[in-house]
Amino acid sequence: MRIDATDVRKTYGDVTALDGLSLSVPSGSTFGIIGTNGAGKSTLFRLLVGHDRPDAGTVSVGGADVTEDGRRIRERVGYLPEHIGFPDGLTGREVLGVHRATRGLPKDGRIAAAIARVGLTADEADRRVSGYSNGMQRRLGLATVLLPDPDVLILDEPTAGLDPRGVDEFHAIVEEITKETDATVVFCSHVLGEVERLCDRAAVLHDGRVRASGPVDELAAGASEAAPAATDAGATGESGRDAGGLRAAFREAVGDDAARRAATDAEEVAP
Ligand SMILES: Nc1ncnc2c1ncn2[C@@H]1O[C@H](COP(=O)(O)OP(=O)(O)OP(=O)(O)O)[C@@H](O)[C@H]1O
Repeated sequence: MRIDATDVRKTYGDVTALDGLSLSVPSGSTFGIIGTNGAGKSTLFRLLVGHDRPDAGTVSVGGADVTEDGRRIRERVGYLPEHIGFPDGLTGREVLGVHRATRGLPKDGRIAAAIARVGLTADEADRRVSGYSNGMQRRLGLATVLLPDPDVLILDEPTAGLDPRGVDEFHAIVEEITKETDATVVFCSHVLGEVERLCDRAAVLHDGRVRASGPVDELAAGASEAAPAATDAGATGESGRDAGGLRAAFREAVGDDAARRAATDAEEVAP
């Protein structure tokens, strides 16, 4: 399912979260949205699943307007918010059971399949979620959104707060999903390396607008050609490792200071 946002504007009181944002995500792509804190990523995701409405502009998923067809779209879209809570008294498997029942999904082995897909062991699935680590909670969250076999996965900073091993393991799960299904996957991140690893396309979001968008290779190559000095400084400067041309595209789009802050974020979670 493709996703289109056109001239989207969203304000909260005096704060303009999205300021004429336009974006197209082709069906079946793995699309990374990179942005600094407050760029508007979570706001955009809430609009994409109809949890909030734009003040102006349109958002469509699979050609259907989200503000008119929200309920039907949400049946086909798996949305993993940045912060997800589970009832403490339940086991992981029971949480999935509640989600299955609430969504009216059949008892056809999909819970066991989702548990296996996200790499939770049977023993872990039968433990109470109150004892889950952050990484296990993320896996369980992903399992809940996989239950209906969604056509679109929207993941809001899915690796934030995970340790390097947890990040790697989560990446491997997403890679497997993108290889084995036709799902369109959209996720946002501060970390350029994970967008380079997982995505075929990306957009740089800054101050509520898309500053650059396209295939990851082209974004990286275009910026390297246009700004060789930025590439040199950005690729190896703050992080001491070559993060590739996407960092140059990001610097070009958001400016040095914002890019430096994002590089620092990346340091915290990079292996
Ligand atoms: N419910 C809300 N009420 C008021 N302001 C909000 C609300 N939601 C978002 N904002 C503001 O809108 C702007 C965009 O926020 P948003 O959470 O979408 O950014 P983000 O890119 O997801 O940031 P982060 O990386 O920190 O999660 C920020 O200035 C934020 O403070």
